[in-house]
Amino acid sequence: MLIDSYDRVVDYIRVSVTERCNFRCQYCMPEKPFSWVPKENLLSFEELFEFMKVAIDEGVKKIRITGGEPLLREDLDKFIKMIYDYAPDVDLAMTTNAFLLKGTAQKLKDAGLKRINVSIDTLKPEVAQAIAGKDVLKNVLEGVDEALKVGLKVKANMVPMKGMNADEISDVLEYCKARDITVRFIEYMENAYAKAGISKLSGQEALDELSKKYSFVSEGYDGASPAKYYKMDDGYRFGIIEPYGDDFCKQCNRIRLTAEGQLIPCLYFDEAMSIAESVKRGDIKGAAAVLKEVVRTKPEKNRWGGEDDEVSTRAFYETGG
Ligand SMILES: Nc1nc2c(ncn2[C@@H]2O[C@H](COP(=O)(O)OP(=O)(O)OP(=O)(O)O)[C@@H](O)[C@H]2O)c(=O)[nH]1
Ligand SMILES: C[S@@+](CC[C@H](N)C(=O)[O-])C[C@H]1O[C@@H](n2cnc3c(N)ncnc32)[C@H](O)[C@@H]1O
Ligand code: SF4
Ligand code: SF4
Repeated sequence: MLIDSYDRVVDYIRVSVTERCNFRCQYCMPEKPFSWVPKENLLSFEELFEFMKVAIDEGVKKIRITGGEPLLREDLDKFIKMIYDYAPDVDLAMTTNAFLLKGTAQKLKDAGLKRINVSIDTLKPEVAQAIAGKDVLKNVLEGVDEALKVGLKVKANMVPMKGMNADEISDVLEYCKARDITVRFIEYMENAYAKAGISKLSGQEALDELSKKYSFVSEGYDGASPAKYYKMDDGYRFGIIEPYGDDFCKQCNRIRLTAEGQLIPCLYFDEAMSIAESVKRGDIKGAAAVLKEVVRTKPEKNRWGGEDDEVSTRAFYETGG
């Protein structure tokens, strides 16, 4: 079992399989980065899988594939199948923009993927175009339909921005409720890569807005998730994620792996250790040692929103969110 120095059990790993993306979301990657990580620096799926085995053997029970846009990486279904065949009980999930999901959902489900979290920021084509930099809505919604059809469990993530899509939170909630999709409203996090001048709708503002229309009660955090959940009168649950907060850090269970093999102990901290050399050498013991060291150095909590009001210096598309 992986236990950090604050007695938290680390059993969740988020794996970014690429930093590339087919969207240019204003809050994440409004411009194409000056350079991508060269393809030869990416860990192959075989190398990543060697590390997944190490992590699973050490007690990891939840693996989330993310990016960039994970569906851009060829043969993703084969990677998922490798993990599934090794450990079918692992909670195997993916976070995606859904643009390519219509043609891939069945293959991913057959390979062993259990659930997906999809970014649904708007239901208006022109707003989707403004946020993502291209006309994406039709594909996204068809992707969601297909995922539901093939039996994947779906959650939705929305980042509400004032003057952009914030007026749509109840429409997105209704869309999700009608499909039994749990929606989480994520407070926009300032970061060095996002477009300047974005005005976030805070978690509290989202709750105030929703309370004009619905009545709901707080259910608090669900396990180790940073989402606080709320239950409406008809039983439907939605979530609010305030990533700047830190009261969820005391139950933090996660670490992150970038596509190049940097193992990151906390979303906030710049420190990371590479597993690339070990896995490329087939040095399983070495990879396990890096994993344990990263867990050991996991910080107690982030320091955003503190006195210094620090801003994230890591790109979301690099860490996978
Ligand atoms: N501060 C902080 N925010 C996080 C962390 N993990 C996820 N988030 C926020 O939650 C957003 C959505 O995360 P998802 O990729 O959907 O994953 P998840 O919330 O773990 O998903 P579930 O397993 O379905 O609960 C991220 O983009 C972040 O904004 C974390 O460890 N710390
Ligand atoms: C980096 S994306 C990667 C996966 C996939 N491309 C997607 O968009 O779902 C993962 C999550 O990060 C969130 N995200 C990206 N930039 C953010 C920001 N500045 N503030 C809050 N959430 C952000 C997205 O909304 C998404 O839910
Ligand atoms: S949030 Fe996801 S879809 Fe949007 S630019 Fe970032 S990685 Fe791409
Ligand atoms: S900010 Fe760091 S410590 Fe807090 S929940 Fe996220 S990864 Fe865990």
